[in-house]
Amino acid sequence: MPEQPGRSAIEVRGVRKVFGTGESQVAALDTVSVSIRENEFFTLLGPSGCGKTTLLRLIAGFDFPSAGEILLHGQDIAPLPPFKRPVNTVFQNYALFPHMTVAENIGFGLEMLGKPKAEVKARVAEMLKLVKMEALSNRRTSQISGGQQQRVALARALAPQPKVLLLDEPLSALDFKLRKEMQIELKRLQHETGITFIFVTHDQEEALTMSDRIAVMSSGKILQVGTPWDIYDKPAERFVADFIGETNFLTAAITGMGNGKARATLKSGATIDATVAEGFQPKDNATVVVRPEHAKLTSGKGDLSGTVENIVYFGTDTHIHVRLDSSETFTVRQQNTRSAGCGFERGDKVGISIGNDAAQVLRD
Ligand SMILES: Nc1ncnc2c1ncn2[C@@H]1O[C@H](COP(=O)(O)OP(=O)(O)OP(=O)(O)O)[C@@H](O)[C@H]1O
Repeated sequence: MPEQPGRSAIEVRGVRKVFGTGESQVAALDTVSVSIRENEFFTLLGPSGCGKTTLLRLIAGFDFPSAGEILLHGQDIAPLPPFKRPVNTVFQNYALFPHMTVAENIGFGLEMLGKPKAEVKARVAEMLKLVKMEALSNRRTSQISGGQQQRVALARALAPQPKVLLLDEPLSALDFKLRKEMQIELKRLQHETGITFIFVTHDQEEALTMSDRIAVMSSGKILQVGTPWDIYDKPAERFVADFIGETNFLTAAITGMGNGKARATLKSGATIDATVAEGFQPKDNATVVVRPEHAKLTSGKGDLSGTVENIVYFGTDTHIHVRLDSSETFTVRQQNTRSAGCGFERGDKVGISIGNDAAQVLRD
């Protein structure tokens, strides 16, 4: 039975993790706080080395925080060793036993917990059905494909009915098509079991398509927590806007504020009204960001003007790179239609119109 959404499953409070001593000290986590809800698909997203795996390992109990605490359903889990925590992990390399069958792998954890044989059998059957692996239950895991191994690893981790499932880049070993399939499969499993999933990835597209909420991390800190829409459309700072999707950055001076918008004067002298991120303090210099799909090319005058430098066809859309008169670069993304090309050529003098609410001012 899925648990009520909204209540906190995992509460990370002021957690620091320092590795090494003296000069070689690394703060893998620099005072991180986050609340992850019950029945949530929550993703830790960030570049390599930002501290994602370290946070997972602390929640799993494989390592201890240097400071701060981690609560599970309101209780400090510090005294509990990993096997006593109602938390399970799916590792990147699956960590299956190759000499055991699919069913034996799935039942292994339950047997270690001393569950009665009949219960193990019933639960293994349920898990085989959940991950659609009934037909291969007697195959050794060394004799099944990567995608099938992934399903077995998931079934094994879900079998003891953990409250929280930790997934450390579980799809990274799969090819593109299988990866897409497993993304949908993981979403289905999370929905059907109602277990809180904490998923680690450095792939922004994967995070956007799968998550209820995302925490964007950089250098041991959480920079922003929000829904995929929040993170993409209302990035709190430059790093988030840059890491998630493609963005145009324009240097601007703030020459006025009002109605939650800032009047930004661009290098070209043009002014545009841009929304401001929460907590923005007006100062002389700022960066205006505009997503490429929120701008339009015109052959007449726009908010910006420049020359087409490059046109890149992507099948579903076309990216048109423009060198602005201010010498900055700007990309416009146009949806392709069946009947026509993008309508512009290299060297064309063009205008760029920026839609209402498309521009946002960020703190640097
Ligand atoms: N056992 C350790 N000893 C020393 N430094 C460590 C240890 N584990 C992690 N680190 C350092 O802590 C930082 C965070 O590492 P972590 O593995 O959490 O990053 P990550 O975001 O998961 O990266 P990746 O995506 O590459 O797995 C890195 O600078 C890493 O080198």
